[in-house]
Amino acid sequence: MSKASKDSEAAVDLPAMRKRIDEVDQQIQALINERARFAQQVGISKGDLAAAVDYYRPEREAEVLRKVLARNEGPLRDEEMLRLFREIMSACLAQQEPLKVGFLGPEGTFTQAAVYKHFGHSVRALPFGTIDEVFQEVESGVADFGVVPIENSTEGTVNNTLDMFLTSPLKIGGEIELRIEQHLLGTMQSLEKVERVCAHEQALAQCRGWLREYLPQVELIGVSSNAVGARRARDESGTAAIGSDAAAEVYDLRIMVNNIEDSADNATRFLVIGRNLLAASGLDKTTIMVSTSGTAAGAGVLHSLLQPFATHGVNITRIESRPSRRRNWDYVFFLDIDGHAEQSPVSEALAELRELSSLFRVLGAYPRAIS
Ligand SMILES: O=C(O)C(=O)C[C@]1(C(=O)O)C=C[C@@H](O)C=C1
Repeated sequence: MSKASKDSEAAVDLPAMRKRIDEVDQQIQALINERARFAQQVGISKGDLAAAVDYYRPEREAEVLRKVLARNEGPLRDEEMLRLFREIMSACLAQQEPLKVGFLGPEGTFTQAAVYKHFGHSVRALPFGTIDEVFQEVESGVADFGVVPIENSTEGTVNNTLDMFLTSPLKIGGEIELRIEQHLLGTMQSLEKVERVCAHEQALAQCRGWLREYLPQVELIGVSSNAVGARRARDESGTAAIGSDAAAEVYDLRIMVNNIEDSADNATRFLVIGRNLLAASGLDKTTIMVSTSGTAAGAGVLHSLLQPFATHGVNITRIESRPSRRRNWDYVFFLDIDGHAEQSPVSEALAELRELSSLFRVLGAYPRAIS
């Protein structure tokens, strides 16, 4: 032991300090159970409902977490404090029955990490093979909610997810932002032993610069998810993968090189999809899908669509266009706007927009991501 740490240990009375910790733990535990009893009372007041999903109130959870953030004075970081409170609420809700949350699997994907970040660990996370399957299983009721990627800060939109809304009746019930840390994973002892790297195309793209510099000769193979790549790295000699700490653990791989992503603030945004529209939480975002084909087609289409937002002072934070799949060169626009669809001034802007459009759907109004 270094002299400095010996000195600081001598400066605190260790047994006394641990006794204080024990006392605080006892109070925390009693308070958590008191909270759980209150949550149970709230649950009972909601009536004799069918399933956990009927007790879940994401707008209230967002409000609770914003209060946690506002009063946090440290030393624990905001992120840690949020995580603890999310877990407490997750456990309180699971007293009824755990929520079932479908995600783009298999085990160990970033999407699974996003599920736990948003819902806590007291849920049943159900892995599905494709984004389409996640939508189907939420629609059929096998899962209460689904979590799918929507955009990456370096690679842009996940078109597959956006396109699902063209036909799916599901609603957006939340967004999750996750910092993406990509590591090179494998069983080999050195980089020279790597013959190929298997990972999802997005992960390969996010690490393009690093791969070009350190593994210029190796074959890069795009697979359906990083977890599939990790499984191959576990089972094949000469194959390495790209993935998270969780994937390294699940597939029993060594982290050969940490943080090989080209951009240090690489993040992915995920959407929570469910069957119902949510009530306002006080700090919300609305996503709509709109098209004017057949009404105001041609020059000025986009301008006419945006006019109602300008008139009512509503802030648009994102616009994406996708082929409508009805006819060639016909587009559907996806807009994210600040505020809740059912509250003024958003409701007025949307009423005007609805008049101008041939296709109009509120895909969801949900609490803004709380990091
Ligand atoms: O406030 C409620 O409606 C509750 O059911 C309580 C509680 C909580 O633990 O704070 C639990 C689950 C809900 O998703 C939201 C909040």
